[in-house]
Amino acid sequence: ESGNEYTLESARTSLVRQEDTIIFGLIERARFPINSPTYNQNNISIPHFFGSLLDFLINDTEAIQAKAGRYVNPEENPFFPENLPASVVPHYPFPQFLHPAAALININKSIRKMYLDELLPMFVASGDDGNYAQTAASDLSLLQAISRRIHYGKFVAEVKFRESRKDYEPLIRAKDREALMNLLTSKSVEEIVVKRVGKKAMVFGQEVSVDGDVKGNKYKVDPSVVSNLYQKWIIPLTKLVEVEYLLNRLN
Ligand SMILES: C=C(O[C@@H]1C=C(C(=O)O)C=C[C@H]1O)C(=O)O
Repeated sequence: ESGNEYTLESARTSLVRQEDTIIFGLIERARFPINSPTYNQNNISIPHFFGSLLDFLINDTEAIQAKAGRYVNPEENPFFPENLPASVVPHYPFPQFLHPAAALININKSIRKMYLDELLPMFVASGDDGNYAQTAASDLSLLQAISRRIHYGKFVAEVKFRESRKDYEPLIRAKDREALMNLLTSKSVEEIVVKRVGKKAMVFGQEVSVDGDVKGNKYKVDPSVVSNLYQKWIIPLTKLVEVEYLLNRLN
């Protein structure tokens, strides 16, 4: 996927492609109602595990994926990094593009909380159809897609830093978060992203029929929810990762 080098253009191309994964993930999760028992933190019926069915699935899936080498790729960040087993397979020598401090940045706790408290209620119907395991599985792949996108801010920040070192260095030394945020922000790019994801949600989420005419304007996920998700959460959290990364860039 990643090739040998990252540029601002290649990073942006990756973010555009990751939009597709996130929007399809939203469409998949929207097949199920909220299914709230999936998230019950006081679930005491899982043997040897204390926590929700979702956390159980995340924990054990991440363990097997870690053994298979998933987290050797610096683009991936686990939700439960504590006690993750090491990879047991030979792995590809990913280029050391990021500063080593990148490994310390993981905001998946906030992402998980945002997802459960803010995002799910925005696009999922109420109700309970009993498909808790399927619901948790679609939550996990969507969470992984959102997390990958947000933590990709590390790569974006590194590219920007290398392009204008002399602008970033004094702000990093001064620990000036606000100035760093302003310097890395491109309002025009953000506006295009927000518009494009709304449009993709219309294209990907429409009913398609063989006679060519697309039926009605009912979408599998509300396009304005997708735009909102990006505007309110995904872009700001990506920029937060960028700032955190830059603050540690000279350590
Ligand atoms: C990711 C970038 O950095 C910032 C964050 C953006 C985003 O999360 O989509 C878009 C523009 C910038 O404000 C970028 O410049 O592409």
